[in-house]
Amino acid sequence: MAINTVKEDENLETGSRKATLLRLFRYLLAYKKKITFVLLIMFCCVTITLINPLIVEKAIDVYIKNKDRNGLLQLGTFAAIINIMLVLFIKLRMYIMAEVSNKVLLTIREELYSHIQTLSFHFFDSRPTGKILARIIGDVNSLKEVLSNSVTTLIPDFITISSVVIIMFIKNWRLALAALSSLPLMIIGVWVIQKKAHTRWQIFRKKGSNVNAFVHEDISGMYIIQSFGAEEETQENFEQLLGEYRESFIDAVKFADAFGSVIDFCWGIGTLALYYVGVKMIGSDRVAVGTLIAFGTYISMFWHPVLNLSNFYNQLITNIAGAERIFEIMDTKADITDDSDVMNLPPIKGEVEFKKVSFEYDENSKVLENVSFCVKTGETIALVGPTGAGKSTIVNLISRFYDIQKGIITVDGYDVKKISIESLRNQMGIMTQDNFLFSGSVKDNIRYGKLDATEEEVIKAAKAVNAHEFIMEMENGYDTILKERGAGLSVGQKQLLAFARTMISEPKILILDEATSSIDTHTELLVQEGIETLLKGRTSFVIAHRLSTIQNADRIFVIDNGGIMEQGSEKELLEQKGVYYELYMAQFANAV
Ligand SMILES: Nc1ncnc2c1ncn2[C@@H]1O[C@H](COP(=O)(O)OP(=O)(O)OP(=O)(O)O)[C@@H](O)[C@H]1O
Repeated sequence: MAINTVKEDENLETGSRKATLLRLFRYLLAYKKKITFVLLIMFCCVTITLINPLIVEKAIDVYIKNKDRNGLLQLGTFAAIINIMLVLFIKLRMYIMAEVSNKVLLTIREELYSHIQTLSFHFFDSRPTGKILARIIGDVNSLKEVLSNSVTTLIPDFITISSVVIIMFIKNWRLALAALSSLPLMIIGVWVIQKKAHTRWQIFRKKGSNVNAFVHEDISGMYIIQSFGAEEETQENFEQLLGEYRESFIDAVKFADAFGSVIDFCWGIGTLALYYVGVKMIGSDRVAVGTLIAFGTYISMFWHPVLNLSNFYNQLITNIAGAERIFEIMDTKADITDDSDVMNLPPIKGEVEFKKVSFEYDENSKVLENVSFCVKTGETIALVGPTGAGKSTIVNLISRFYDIQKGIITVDGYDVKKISIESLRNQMGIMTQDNFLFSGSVKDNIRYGKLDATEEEVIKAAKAVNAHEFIMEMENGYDTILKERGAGLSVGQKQLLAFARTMISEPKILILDEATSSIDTHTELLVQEGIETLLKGRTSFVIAHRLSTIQNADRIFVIDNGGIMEQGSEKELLEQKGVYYELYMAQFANAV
């Protein structure tokens, strides 16, 4: 059962924000040397910025007062040199940090992607693909600025602020107190705003994810939308989701803008207080004009980084939601995993046994109850039964796509839970009705079944299942590039290519969910022959829709009511006049 659909907001389980941030910034540790270098550069930048007001103070209170032209010229040259260095340092810092943050994003994306590959069907059943995509692409991208600014803003701005405060207090503590008098007001304001902003940014990300999932699902199902003329309705749904997305943004951004306003307000009050106290003190001769001007610069130098920090904090609040969503997936445990003591399944013959197997996808909705059967090497089993009876479930359990709650499933006597998943699936060939093909050449699609297959092996497999003939008729034969999902090929052609892909992997156990769509008689014949070739010499489970497949099977399992209702050859089952007989009469009697 899906935990959420494209229109529902995801239910996000997150840890503490501090832990999320620490975890995110830990990725930067891999670039310690570069970051130390950037910090050194930043330290030089901060020093130069702090020296600038002292230069102005000295120029006014010493050289201009004493009319010392030479001294003023020397001081001016010195100021020009260090400020050119400042510009170069800033460029270098930006370049290095852009490189570091991009590498970190790459690492996070790789980790996320490889973790997603380990997750079981349960995970994919529970959420739309578009929402997973949103996390791999959008959420990861949203961390870029945070990562780079954490080094270039956070640390240097803290250093600047503390240095400015120390210098101000050393120079004149009364002016310093006046300049910083609005600080408590700012702290309270920022704290209140961030509390409200974080939840709103979380909602914004969820709404974005909904839009992503909707578009993804819509484009995948465009054929159905257009054939049912449902464009208008989908458009309306899309606009509704976009509306929610826009509103959540406006809601969140209101608070984001409030950060800047609070800082500006407090900055203004601080400046007013400074000049009020400063001008009074000039009268009493306790403050030189140059010192008050220098304080005017210091107060900007104090509030500028505070503004930067608040912007950074705002960015953090905005994007931490992205980090939370990424880490939530990374922390999702793969429920179908190898135990620590599993062994590799040796080359098998292909015997499959279910011993009192019970299974449910969700609690209290049993799909299989106490199912037992033994299939001998090389046997072909046709699984038939009403829709939703559990045919696909049985074959999915053999490949261990889900774990059973009770009983044992063995392959050649090995419990599937006690052998490595990879060694089990490597010896199985699975063909779904979908016959999923990837964008790429025909050759590469067939090679997917055996990555190191030679050209000859590819052609041999294609010939064996009757795919060679139509491949050679294509524009570039085996090098013809297929579109996504094999768009442009007929259903039968897709099937034949999928057969070739399975053939080349030479599985000992074959699972085939026969396609139901009807195809032209010539291709149908090719497909039937293809299936026969595939089945030869392997243990096969076919979710059978073709009468010919059912008739050629060694045994037929009739699945219903959580178990195998009948089993035997077609002749035996027809003679029994039970469930299969009824099914046969309903589905095939007219076709014979
Ligand atoms: N991923 C899933 N999560 C929850 N329930 C599921 C899932 N897949 C199947 N089911 C349920 O399990 C039952 C058996 O489904 P299954 O797909 O095995 O039936 P089937 O016999 O293969 O049907 P069909 O012939 O229509 O493909 C159904 O009631 C179905 O709704």
